Amino acid sequence: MPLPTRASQDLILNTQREKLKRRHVFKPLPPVKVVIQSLGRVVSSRNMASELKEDQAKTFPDCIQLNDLASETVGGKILFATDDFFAPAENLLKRQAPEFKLNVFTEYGKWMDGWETRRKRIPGHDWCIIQLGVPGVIHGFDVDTRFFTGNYAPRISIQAANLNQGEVPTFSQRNNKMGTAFSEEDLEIVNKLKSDSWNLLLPMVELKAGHLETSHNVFPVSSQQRWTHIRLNIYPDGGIARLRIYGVAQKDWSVIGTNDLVDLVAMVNGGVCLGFSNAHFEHPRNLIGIGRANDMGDGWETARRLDRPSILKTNDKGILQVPGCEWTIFRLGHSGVITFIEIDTNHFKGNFPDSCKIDTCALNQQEEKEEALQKWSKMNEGKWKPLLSITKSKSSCRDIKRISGPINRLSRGLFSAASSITLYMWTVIDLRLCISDADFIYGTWFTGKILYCWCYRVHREWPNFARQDPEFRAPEEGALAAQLYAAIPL
Ligand SMILES: NC(=O)NC(NC(N)=O)C(=O)[O-]
Repeated sequence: MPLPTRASQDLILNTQREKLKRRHVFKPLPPVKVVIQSLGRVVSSRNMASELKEDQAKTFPDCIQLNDLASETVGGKILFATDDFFAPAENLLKRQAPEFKLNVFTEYGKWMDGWETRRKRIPGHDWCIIQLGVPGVIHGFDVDTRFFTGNYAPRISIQAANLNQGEVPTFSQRNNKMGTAFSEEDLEIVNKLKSDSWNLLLPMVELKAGHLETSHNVFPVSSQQRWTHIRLNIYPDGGIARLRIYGVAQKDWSVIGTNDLVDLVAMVNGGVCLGFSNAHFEHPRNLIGIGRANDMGDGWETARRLDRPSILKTNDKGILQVPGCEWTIFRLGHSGVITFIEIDTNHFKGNFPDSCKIDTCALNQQEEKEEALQKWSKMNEGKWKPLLSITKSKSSCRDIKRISGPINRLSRGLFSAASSITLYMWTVIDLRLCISDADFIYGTWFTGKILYCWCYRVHREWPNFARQDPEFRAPEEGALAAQLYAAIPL
């Protein structure tokens, strides 16, 4: 089959985007245990679903909706690869979807956007070691062979380990590894990890070639443990464009003090998207990634709704009067008292949402499951309480809101349950929103109890970064936390 040209690929992609599903709610996740481990970093990932045909996306398991724990954007790293002859293993972790460049060759061969080893002429098989950017529970893999057609790796297996920092030896800088294989020195270092005996998360499976319809090789896994490192084995050699490792972060909540300000929904803290109405351009999980968005592709961006009125009207508060809205639901990584929300429409200038609102809800696991099975259609039936009433959004702007009033004083009852939050975007003229930065939560923590609630992105180095950030104003920090803490009956 001839390789498609760039122009024809764009055409196919655009056609597929047009057909993208409008609403997605995925099956409830299994309970996430809070494991006492060291703090990881953060996650965001691209919307793989947006590359797929509607019916194709439907056939993929829900794990592809979770956070990519290995993306370079959250600190995922290649520590070692047996061979990087045609293309270095670092490409596996790139955020962007793979590209194909017709007639582009390097001094080693055809330029390929992925990890591609040479045709092996010695015993054994190729493998590499990946350090996750965010340690967590892995729910599945997408092994994307895109554009590797006559040269894809025919079989893989995946092993995993949960390592303390002290157990990981220092590897030499990989720099540009193209045209090379491992050195004796690298081998000596990697042997210390004894990775060939790590837990087998995915036994040997066959891959399909990197044609558009077959390139996403998705494998759900059911391990409930926390992992920090992955060994990807390819048999015997070949190329893979991207490896997405989908899961939920696990954070050590025992190190969080009752006066600490923490972003409860940040992916790095265990936040996870449970469903959404539309992810036409970008997935809402981007809202809970790390730092401010790099560009519009790093936010949540829906399609313009076709049911928007031909002639728009606003009410006396300037809010557009339109039917319906787009929504997304997040489960928080831990319970807490929400005192700050940050809504950041960074990079969204001609397409920021007219307004948004936020509701919260306390749900136990069973209730969460039921709500998800009913596609969150019961959101307006009593359980959900407003956290932020309908509020006008601004163009490319970081907006921090302090939440006050009874909603903050969560009763103990709430803490014995799980809760979820919905974010409504009341705008129909243009439903693109990038909410991309820290939600400032003055948290009160109840280790061992998980309340799923809401908030936004976390800064790298949280909370120190935020406290040094001149734009950040957290009034009465210590006093506020103590007061709220006192207000919660124990
Ligand atoms: N045309 C190719 O892709 N050839 C080889 N790969 C690269 N990247 O040149 C190969 O067969 O492995």
